[in-house]
Amino acid sequence: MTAQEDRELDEALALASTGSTTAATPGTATARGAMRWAEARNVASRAGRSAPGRTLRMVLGEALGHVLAEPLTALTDLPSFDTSAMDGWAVAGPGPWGLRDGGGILAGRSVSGVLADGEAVRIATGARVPPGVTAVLRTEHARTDEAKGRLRALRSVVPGQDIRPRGQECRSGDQLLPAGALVTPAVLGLAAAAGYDELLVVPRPRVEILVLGDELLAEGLPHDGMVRDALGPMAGPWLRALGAEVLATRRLVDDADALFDAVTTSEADLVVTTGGTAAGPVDHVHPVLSKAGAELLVDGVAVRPGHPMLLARLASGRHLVGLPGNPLAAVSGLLTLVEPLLSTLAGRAPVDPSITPVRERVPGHPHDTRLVPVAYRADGAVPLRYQGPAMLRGIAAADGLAVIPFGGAEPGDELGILDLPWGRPSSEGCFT
Ligand SMILES: Nc1nc2c(c(=O)[nH]1)N[C@H]1C(S)=C(S)[C@@H](COP(=O)(O)OP(=O)(O)OC[C@H]3O[C@@H](n4cnc5c(N)ncnc54)[C@H](O)[C@@H]3O)O[C@H]1N2
Ligand code: MOO
Repeated sequence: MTAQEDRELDEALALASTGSTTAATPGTATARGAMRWAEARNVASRAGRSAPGRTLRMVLGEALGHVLAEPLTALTDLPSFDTSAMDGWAVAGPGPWGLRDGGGILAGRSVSGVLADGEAVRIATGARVPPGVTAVLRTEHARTDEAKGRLRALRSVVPGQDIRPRGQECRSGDQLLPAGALVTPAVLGLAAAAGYDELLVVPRPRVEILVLGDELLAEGLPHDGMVRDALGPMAGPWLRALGAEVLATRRLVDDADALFDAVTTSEADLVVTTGGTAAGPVDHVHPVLSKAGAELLVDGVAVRPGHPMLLARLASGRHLVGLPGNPLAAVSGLLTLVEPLLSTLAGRAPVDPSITPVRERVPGHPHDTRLVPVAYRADGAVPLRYQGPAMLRGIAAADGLAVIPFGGAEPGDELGILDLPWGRPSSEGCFT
């Protein structure tokens, strides 16, 4: 390991910069007693579950990406009539059969009359099977003698073959999906087939983002100790990918009164702040929460990076997540606190880490969980470089954050990976 990599690792482990729990400066999040990482995720899930729920009736086209607020119950039998599964002949009784006069039966046409024993009539896939029919004979398995008006089968005919009986998939009133299921394109199709025009859904939680820091520039190159705001452009899309409706991203100066007003007047279900979580001279998040009478549910998490992250319940019952200002620490907070909170606010189960072997050794923190950017390869996850708390270079190339237990991981160890919401094709984020 080069000296540079050594320093990078030190900072990623936050050993050199912030010390261990016992050595931390009084007044920092660590000194207040950081919560275990898994427990912090549980607290965030529970907070969302206990928040008052909203429901909305939406037309099918708008419901995509929302969550069902009630079970999807079939409004009809499916199929709703005995249906031909093939193009061919509807036959009654054993063959050979006499061809019935008149045209065949097409899909979407209602049929009249009963097919008498010994009769056959042309039928299309999807057409309603008339009463009296005992089987459908595929065109390619049949021979007709038009002159004699006769039809015979080229192979044996099993009663009921190629007929989809009414109610084969479900009967009216059957539960097709439970409340809490995500409305995917497939669910929209099923709902339409089962007779729905609208769905009762849990709307996306509304989020407002407050980006704090006098040192932040909205454009151009960093200069005179100022840095570009990296969290403003990232937080909104990230939250949307996690299923939120983002009402606004606002940049605030480091002013306690401005923050107090913004937090206490917000109409959002969740306020997300970035920066100002530590105990520096302009770190106003803790004092403002205290003045606003908020209850701190999580006040520091035993995770690197991101340990000053916090979760509070405001007097209004809404929630606030304080993300640390260091950009990778903010990502850690998004996946540790915001993801489970948003999932349960939206009526969904939080996303469990996927389990994947790691290809290389990953050093651990002595007593905190580490979250390390990794990329998936054919034979496992590879930890990426540039994983310091202030760096985004690793996470920008990553598929997820690996959860490294204290003590670290050896090659081949199975690790939990928090997939980035756009990382895997199966991710829910692509619908929101
Ligand atoms: N004495 C201590 N100091 C610090 C501790 C500690 O335990 N004791 N913890 C460190 C850790 S770890 C983190 S993380 C940060 C958290 O600080 P804040 O949440 O108060 O964030 P700021 O001080 O406002 O900013 C920290 C850092 O991040 C940069 N930043 C902030 N916002 C943005 C943004 N939108 N885009 C890009 N960069 C941003 C800011 O300029 C600072 O460099 O506290 C440590 N200190
Ligand atoms: O290292 Mo801090 O833990 O960046 O959040």
